[in-house]
Amino acid sequence: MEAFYTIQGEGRYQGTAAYFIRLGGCDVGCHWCDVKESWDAEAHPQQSIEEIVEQASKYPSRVAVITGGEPLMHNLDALCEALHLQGFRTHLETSGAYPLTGHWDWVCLSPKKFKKPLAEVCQAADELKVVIYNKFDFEWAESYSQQVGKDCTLLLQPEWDRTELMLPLMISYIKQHPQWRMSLQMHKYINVP
Ligand SMILES: C[S@@+](CC[C@H](N)C(=O)[O-])C[C@H]1O[C@@H](n2cnc3c(N)ncnc32)[C@H](O)[C@@H]1O
Ligand SMILES: Nc1nc2[nH]cc(C(=O)O)c2c(=O)[nH]1
Ligand code: SF4
Ligand SMILES: [Mg+2]
Repeated sequence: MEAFYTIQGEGRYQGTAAYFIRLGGCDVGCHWCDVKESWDAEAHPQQSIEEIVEQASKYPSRVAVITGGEPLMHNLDALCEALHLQGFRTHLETSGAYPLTGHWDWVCLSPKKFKKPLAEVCQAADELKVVIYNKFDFEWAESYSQQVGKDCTLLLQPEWDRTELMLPLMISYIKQHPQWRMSLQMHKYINVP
């Protein structure tokens, strides 16, 4: 759909310069999704892997973040291989709703109620990033913390439009349950893509 060089705004790599590759297509249907224009894969031009990697290589960071849409709707083996050949680390942003393809240096799993993640993606997650939309989402987040590996970083991220409402609950929850960390969408505060 698009690719851009920016600062990773979320998760453990927040603040790190990275090349983002946003793949079109998603059928998960989160009503609060902040990139609904990504859902229809057909609405975006196709690009070859060679073109994508050539563009990415023009920038100094060797972190590539593959996002979407739901990137796992595509087979990502060849893209990851091409990025690795050029010295990139490959980072994935996924809902986990489709089988894992590609070789990953970092997997961010953000599970969704609308289409549940597969066990294999839960097992592969390096970070679990749960979007908090309402007060019931804390218990739901806990249920996924049981399904990821023991070294997985646990993150709570407020749904952007509900930040003001959810932040006080999140602060108090994290103080009580310090295994969780806060993830804020930094890029939206500092106005970068
Ligand atoms: C747009 S999604 C694309 C990748 C994949 N489909 C997924 O959901 O993980 C990238 C990240 O943004 C998060 N996200 C999307 N809309 C959001 C919103 N309104 N507020 C907070 N986080 C949001 C998702 O949960 C996910 O972690
Ligand atoms: N700067 C920036 N950081 C991000 N981290 C995850 C994003 C995503 O949409 O997957 C994202 C994004 O869209 N922009
Ligand atoms: S899974 Fe990701 S891209 Fe798809 S609707 Fe949900 S937040 Fe948006
Ligand atoms: Mg985003």
